Amino acid sequence: MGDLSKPPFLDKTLHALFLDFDGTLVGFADDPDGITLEPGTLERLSALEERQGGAVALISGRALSSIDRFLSPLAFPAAGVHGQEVRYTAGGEVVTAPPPEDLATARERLQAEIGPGDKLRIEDKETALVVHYRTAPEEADRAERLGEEAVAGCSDLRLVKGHAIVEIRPSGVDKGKAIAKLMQRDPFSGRKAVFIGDDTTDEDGFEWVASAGGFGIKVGSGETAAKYRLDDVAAVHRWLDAVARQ
Ligand SMILES: O=P(O)(O)OC[C@H]1O[C@H](O[C@H]2O[C@H](CO)[C@@H](O)[C@H](O)[C@H]2O)[C@H](O)[C@@H](O)[C@@H]1O
Repeated sequence: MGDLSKPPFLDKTLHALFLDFDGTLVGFADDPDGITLEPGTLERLSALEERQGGAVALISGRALSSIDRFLSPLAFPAAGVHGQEVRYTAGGEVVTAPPPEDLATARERLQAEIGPGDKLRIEDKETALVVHYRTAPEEADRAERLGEEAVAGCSDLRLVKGHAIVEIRPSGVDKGKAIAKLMQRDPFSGRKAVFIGDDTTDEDGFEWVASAGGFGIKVGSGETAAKYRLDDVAAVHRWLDAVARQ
């Protein structure tokens, strides 16, 4: 993992910080509701928000209602479900794009194959669907096959592989576009975007921030469009802590 260096500190007035959630700010758990925050997470995020003049946002594949449950009472500007949901201001209204019609078809197809007692589990985010296999890695190929069958003939849906999941989401959304939307608004506009993420779905974000003069920070190993790397969630928190205290 020594190929990319540790990121530099952020400038208070130059940079806007965008944070992925699972695998970046929190470690993985068998169940999306079962994650635990690192000690001091809320205080650290609050300090960063203040330091960066409010230019801190969450960019996640999760629904924002799920993130808010963990970070309450904080409610950052954020994009959820890869950009299908956007909250432009802290504590403000969440704007949700309607799901494509084909999502209902994909849902029916998955539900016909994955019933109660199945080792695979469906997470229904209303505007996207996830098949989880973290507790049954031997079912990974089946999860992928069922995902492919669910989106067959549905041109407005895209199948994406993540950490022990396959996800079905609208074709038009990705984390790069989500960051671009937030960057059009205060307090983000005019700053350079810095995005931290760990997963394949974060690569769109890394590419966008680089194209706009900012930089990406990849968490963990693997090929990436990010310029810098941090080893794991603990390293992310150490770095955020150092930035907040600087
Ligand atoms: O974009 P992110 O914030 O990284 O969200 C990506 C997906 O995160 C969640 O799944 C992941 O975390 C779960 C809890 O640790 C874990 O069980 C699963 O294996 C991981 O892939 C979430 O459930 C998904 O909806 C998000 O798309």
